[in-house]
Amino acid sequence: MFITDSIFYVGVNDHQVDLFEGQYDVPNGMAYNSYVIMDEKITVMDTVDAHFTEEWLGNIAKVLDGKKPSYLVVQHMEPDHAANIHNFMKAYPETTVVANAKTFGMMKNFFPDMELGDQKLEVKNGESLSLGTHTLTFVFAPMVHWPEVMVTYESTEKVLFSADGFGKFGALDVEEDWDCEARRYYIGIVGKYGAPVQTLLKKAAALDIQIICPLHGPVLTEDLGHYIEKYDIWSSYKVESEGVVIAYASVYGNTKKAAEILAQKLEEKGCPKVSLFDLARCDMAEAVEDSFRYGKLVLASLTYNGEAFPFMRTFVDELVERNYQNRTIGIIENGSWAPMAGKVIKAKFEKSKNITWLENNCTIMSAVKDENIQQLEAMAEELCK
Ligand SMILES: Cc1cc2nc3c(=O)[nH]c(=O)nc-3n(C[C@H](O)[C@H](O)[C@H](O)COP(=O)(O)O)c2cc1C
Repeated sequence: MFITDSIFYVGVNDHQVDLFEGQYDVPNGMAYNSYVIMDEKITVMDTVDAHFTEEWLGNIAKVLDGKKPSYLVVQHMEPDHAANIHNFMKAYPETTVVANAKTFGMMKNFFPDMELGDQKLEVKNGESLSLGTHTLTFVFAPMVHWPEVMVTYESTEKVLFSADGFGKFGALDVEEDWDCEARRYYIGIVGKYGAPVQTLLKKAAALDIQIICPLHGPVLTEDLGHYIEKYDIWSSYKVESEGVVIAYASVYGNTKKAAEILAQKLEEKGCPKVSLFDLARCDMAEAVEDSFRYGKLVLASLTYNGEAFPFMRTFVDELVERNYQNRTIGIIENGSWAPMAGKVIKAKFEKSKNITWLENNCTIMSAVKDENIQQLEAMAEELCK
């Protein structure tokens, strides 16, 4: 597949993966992207997941058409991209591996039996490498989302090889909206690292970029401002859309009922979006994604052994560890003798920045009663203000 006259796509689609990175549902599969730049010095950009060695090497062989590659650039050592470095070197033993010092350190640990000898080109941040017509400049992007990550700018055709940046869930043979699955990917996998992403965006702003070639998801060729704007919003933890997320955990249905009553009240009051999640049954990554997308969140949980219910605890941990901030949160708690869920949930956000707590909350003693309906009404009023 052509990206330009001299840059080719040689990645693969994965429809077998059950959970990406061990936890993310990927109903439309996953793509592991890799590229070949044809020039005097033919260069392969990254490898693919371990399950696709033959397909990937076959894709490369077709593009090379008997020629030999000079360089393999390794931008990121995570195995979904780097698993085939040794296999590639066995197939093309005269290639030089191009990477930074941290990457070479990790490579030794992943491939203890691989001897590169002098076929190593260690690059520094900002260093350039001429391939003939094309010139690659390596821009380090530490903690987006591993420490060794670098992105690569090709200045002749104005292509940014963006590593995991601008990636998304979903294989490339399935048509789907970019924003949703890119957001779920970003918030889930990179969400914690907003500050390093902001640093990278500032570096990228100085470059004239016409094409973005990420390691997952489609190659981006049009309307690049849209994708960059999304990344700016997500990495600065700004509210992307107006709306309320209600995430609940309920065993016997009473807390669930309160959550549903609140959702109905919000909709009746014209709230632009209400997103309701049963944390025990939903894809939690979607609940996390929406919590970062919208500005307001209601957490509803029964009290369980003096704590919040386990799925609620996990959910709040998922938010806090991704630097959840700049949002309004309300609480619905339930208990049959000493409701505590609200108190323990609040404590978990102690170190979170710029959280506004709703003044109106709802405490249920077992079943939803009139006084609770009034509390929910007051919550809906305040959330719609
Ligand atoms: C295993 C277990 C532990 C519980 N621990 C507490 C508790 O520590 N304090 C309390 O007030 N209620 C506790 N409860 C009671 C529930 O919080 C209460 O029945 C609540 O109304 C259930 O809400 P639900 O209908 O949404 O599941 C516990 C219930 C279960 C099943």
